[in-house]
Amino acid sequence: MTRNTNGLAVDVRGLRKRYGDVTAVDGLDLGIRRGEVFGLLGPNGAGKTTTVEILQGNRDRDGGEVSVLGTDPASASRAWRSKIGIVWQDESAPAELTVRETVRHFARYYPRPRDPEKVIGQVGLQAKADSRIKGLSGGQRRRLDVALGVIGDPELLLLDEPTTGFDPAARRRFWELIRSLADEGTTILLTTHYLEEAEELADRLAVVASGRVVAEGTAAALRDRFGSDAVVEWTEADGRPRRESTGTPTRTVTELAGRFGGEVPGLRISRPTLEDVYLRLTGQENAR
Ligand SMILES: Nc1ncnc2c1ncn2[C@@H]1O[C@H](COP(=O)(O)OP(=O)(O)OP(=O)(O)O)[C@@H](O)[C@H]1O
Repeated sequence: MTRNTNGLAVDVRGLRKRYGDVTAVDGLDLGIRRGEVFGLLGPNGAGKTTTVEILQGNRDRDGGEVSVLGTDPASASRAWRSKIGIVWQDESAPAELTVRETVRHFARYYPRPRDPEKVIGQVGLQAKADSRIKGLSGGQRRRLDVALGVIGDPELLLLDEPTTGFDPAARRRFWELIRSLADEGTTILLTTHYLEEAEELADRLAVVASGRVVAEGTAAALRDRFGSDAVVEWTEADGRPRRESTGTPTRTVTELAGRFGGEVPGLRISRPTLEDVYLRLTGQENAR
């Protein structure tokens, strides 16, 4: 079934999913524009993986409307599947094959695959191209999973915690890959627990808690809307440290500069971070 969703790559309304007594997704709404990188954040058990699995067509839903690239994933065709890139958590690639053999093998499933050598390079596995999968480390294995997710040159890439287990250099390389895919017009949805990653990559974010979206927007908009006051810190002439929470830090600093006749000793201004906002929205602000 195909329906018009106003140019949205992903259009989800009132999504519901229960596992027995557990309500995993509880009326979730989501709209992802074509060409956008969208980040899904939320605490453990919030319903992110369940949502992504439903979008991939790998899990039934109990209610709500879902359209992915104009199609309901519950009745999706093979042609639709070839337009979606999925990074599996537990990829079942044959352990005896090498990285190169595996990536080439998966490329054959798609009508217009990317160049396997280029993709192996983009995930930083050139040096391991001739190694067997069973000899890869956990992080290298995960990088191979990402390679298999993008090899079909998908229109939409659905990534569930793609960089878990990556070392810092591999994570940065992955970010470059995501940016280059986004530059080429790929729509990308990723879930992550790394707020820095979400801020770095996502054009827009949604925070999910208890199976529904509690806030949505750019990182800057979320900080503005849900962030607390800025904190201005300085040192008084007698050496005492001072600290003031304020919604108008520029005014505070201007007043201080006037009072000190120029430079304010020990001046520091901190704005609420995305992490502060996230913890607040998910009711975990006392976790710090
Ligand atoms: N196959 C399943 N059978 C039963 N309950 C499940 C199943 N999968 C998930 N759940 C439950 O549904 C809820 C949502 O789980 P889900 O994996 O979607 O959350 P998540 O946001 O992806 O969490 P995490 O950040 O830990 O990956 C949780 O309470 C989880 O225990």
